[in-house]
Amino acid sequence: MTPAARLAAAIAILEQVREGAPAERALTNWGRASRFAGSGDRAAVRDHVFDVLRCRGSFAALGGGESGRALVLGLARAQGLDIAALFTGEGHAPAPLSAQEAARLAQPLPDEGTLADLDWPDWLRPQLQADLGAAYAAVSARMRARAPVFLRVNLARGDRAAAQAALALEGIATRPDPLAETALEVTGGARRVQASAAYRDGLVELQDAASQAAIAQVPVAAGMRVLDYCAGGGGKALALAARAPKARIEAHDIDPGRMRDIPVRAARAGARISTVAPGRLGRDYDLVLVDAPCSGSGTWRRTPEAKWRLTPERLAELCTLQAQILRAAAARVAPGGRLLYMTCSLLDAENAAQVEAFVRETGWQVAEQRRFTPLDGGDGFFAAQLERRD
Ligand SMILES: C[S@@+](CC[C@H](N)C(=O)[O-])C[C@H]1O[C@@H](n2cnc3c(N)ncnc32)[C@H](O)[C@@H]1O
Repeated sequence: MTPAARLAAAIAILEQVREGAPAERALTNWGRASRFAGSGDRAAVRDHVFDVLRCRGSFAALGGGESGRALVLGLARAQGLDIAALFTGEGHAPAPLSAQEAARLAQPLPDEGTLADLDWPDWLRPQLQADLGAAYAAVSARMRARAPVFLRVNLARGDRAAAQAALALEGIATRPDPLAETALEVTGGARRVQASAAYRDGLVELQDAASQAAIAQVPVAAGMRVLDYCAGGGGKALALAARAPKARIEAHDIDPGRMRDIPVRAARAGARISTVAPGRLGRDYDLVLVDAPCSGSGTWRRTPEAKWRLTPERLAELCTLQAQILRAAAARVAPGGRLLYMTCSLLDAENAAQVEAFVRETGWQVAEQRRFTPLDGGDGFFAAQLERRD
């Protein structure tokens, strides 16, 4: 496919998204109907679609509307592409510019700060400005770009240098990331990771660097009873198990179906994690981890549709749920034990404010608390360690 045909494909897919189709499904439908497209074409079209969704507000302003065509014109403008050479109408290229489009595109570009502001939902912008303070402008700019791909080296299987060497043999380039001693940033060949021997053999797992950094601070040790209360696919439980292979780790989730991959992932990593059905939880755990359901605002570079789907009502519901889960999980912590509260959110309402309310109510103490933003290199993330003192 020519570069122009890839843009035309992105326009058609974004039209489906505008009509309500999830982007992944629209991309799959297009892929099925486009057998001629090679893997490079598919990757490029996918990148166009996700670049647009990440910057939907600013690209709409640059391109003159919310249609697939206007958004892709916004993308082309933001990326400094030669629009006249691409929008020719020849072959599979998008149609040439109308006079109205040409006039709009001739207007001066707004400054970067104005554009970055537009890429937050209007209702959420004031909250983010207040919560991020001096970091707001830089975080907003960073959130418009693709997120790096990070791997966690499973220290139970090998060290970071061994993982880099094994990955390099399969054409996957990495560099150590300063956020955590287990973290590697993939700088080339990211699409090969899941087929690589290093991944299949449990030497590396996909995990954001901020999550790794947060888990690195957790005081977990052999023999401890640990509960991952919101285990989902087990990413955090696996990272804990790699740090303390002899800890007794139990994974729990209100939706047990979400834990279905944990046995396979644990076997790959050589980790021991048992899963517990809701209602079968024990008491007096030394550590209880709550990786709470949240807005996911710290990960919106990876899941940009979620940014535009979140509503004030849904955020309020999530905050209520987080407070309930914190209290239910706290009841499982042994005297002198710790509760770890984590979210992948940038919002204080889901983070520090939850912790403050909990501490005020229970008399527990905050042993450690850290917020990560994309300026630290990984996703937005929050982790607090709460100590039961009675
Ligand atoms: C952020 S995800 C967990 C991700 C996971 N820890 C990981 O690292 O891969 C939150 C999880 O909380 C679960 N959840 C939601 N409400 C819950 C509740 N009341 N009790 C326990 N788990 C709950 C969801 O099913 C979801 O799997």
